Amino acid sequence: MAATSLSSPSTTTAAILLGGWRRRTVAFPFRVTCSAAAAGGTVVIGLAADSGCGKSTFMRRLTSVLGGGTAAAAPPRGGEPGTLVEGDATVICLDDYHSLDRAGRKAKGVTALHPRANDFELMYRQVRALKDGRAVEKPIYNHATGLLDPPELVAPPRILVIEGLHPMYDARVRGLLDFSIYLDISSEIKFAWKIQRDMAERGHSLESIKASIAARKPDFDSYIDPQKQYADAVIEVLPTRLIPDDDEGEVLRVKLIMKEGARHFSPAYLFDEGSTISWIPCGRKLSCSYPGISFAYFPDTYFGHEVSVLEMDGRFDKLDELIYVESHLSNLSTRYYGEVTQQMLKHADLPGSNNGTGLFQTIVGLKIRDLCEQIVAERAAPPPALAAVA
Ligand SMILES: Nc1ncnc2c1ncn2[C@@H]1O[C@H](COP(=O)(O)OP(=O)(O)OP(=O)(O)O)[C@@H](O)[C@H]1O
Ligand SMILES: O=C(CO)[C@H](O)[C@H](O)COP(=O)(O)O
Repeated sequence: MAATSLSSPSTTTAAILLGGWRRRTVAFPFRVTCSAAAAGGTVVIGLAADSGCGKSTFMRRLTSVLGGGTAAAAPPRGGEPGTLVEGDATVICLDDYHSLDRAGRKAKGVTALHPRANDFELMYRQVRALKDGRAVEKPIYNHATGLLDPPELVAPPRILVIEGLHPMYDARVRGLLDFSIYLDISSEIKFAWKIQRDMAERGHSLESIKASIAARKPDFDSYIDPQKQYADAVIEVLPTRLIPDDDEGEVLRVKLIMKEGARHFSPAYLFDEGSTISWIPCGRKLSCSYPGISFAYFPDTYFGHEVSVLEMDGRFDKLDELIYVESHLSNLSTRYYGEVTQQMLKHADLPGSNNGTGLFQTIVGLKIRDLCEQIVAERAAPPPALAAVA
């Protein structure tokens, strides 16, 4: 199996490797002024979710916020294996650390979600190496063949995003994360999204999708879902409360659960920090058709941690009117007035752009950009003694 390489990065390029449209090269001009070598290490972000829960969609919003141009928003071409390199951030899909290929899992009777099907030792060693500024020979799991392809060289980037099933499962890997996010999609919504994608894009039958979801459920409950307790931010997607007994799943209630006290991260808020707010913004400045829109903001506890929660139920009719909502939100880590609305308009074609999933993914992306800048500035600052001499 591939070992970490001791070679230094000879390039300022990086990899973008995005779930459903994995492994296509995208230009990623990155404006945050940090360099892995100069600033003393890579910032590592973990994004966890089950398959089909919107990781790729989130990554497209995140890379756009971090500085990815139009290429990051381009439609998928997908298919070809191999981490692709260009830009200043690297996104590694943790499927590449499957230690059992498709046939191996079948023979042993385990799903890809089971720890036995994944090499956490290698994952830890390689993320550690990248964080320390050393290139690695990362394995590649090929979803087209179900086999492990020959490894590829990955250079340490300025920001490393590890996305997939288990970024927070192994305590050692978890300890390397500077920030972590969990996408918590309720089972009925996940089912609807998976059916829509796997039938339309992957040619699976309804029965086979149902069987696959049922087969994965025990391992999902044991090994994937518990990771949310470690996340600094959780985006929870639930059925709406605005339509009684809704079974269409078109209107969503979305919660952004933000941990208090996480380093370099301070939660966004609505109107008044720390208060409890319920807000129906529909009226003169925001058009709302049935069933309307409601927002909430409140303190809560989540797995014993103090958190702040922003909640949105409903969907926007006119995306440009989102500026009205944005102007009532604070601590968004935007660089200019209206940046959230601008990002949402830029990616209006992405799923969830008219509801809380897109809005909260965009806000988390902005918070990550801010966090990276803070960490880089901190690491680049001279030690106090040297600063005093200077
Ligand atoms: N916010 C959303 N609203 C509606 N549908 C969504 C949303 N996010 C994702 N989807 C749908 O869910 C499906 C899976 O999304 P995506 O490819 O982003 O997930 P993923 O976690 O990367 O999946 P995988 O790991 O299997 O590649 C897509 O068909 C997408 O259209
Ligand atoms: O949960 C998954 C993460 O994307 C996949 O099912 C896992 O990676 C196995 O992939 P495949 O079904 O293509 O062999």
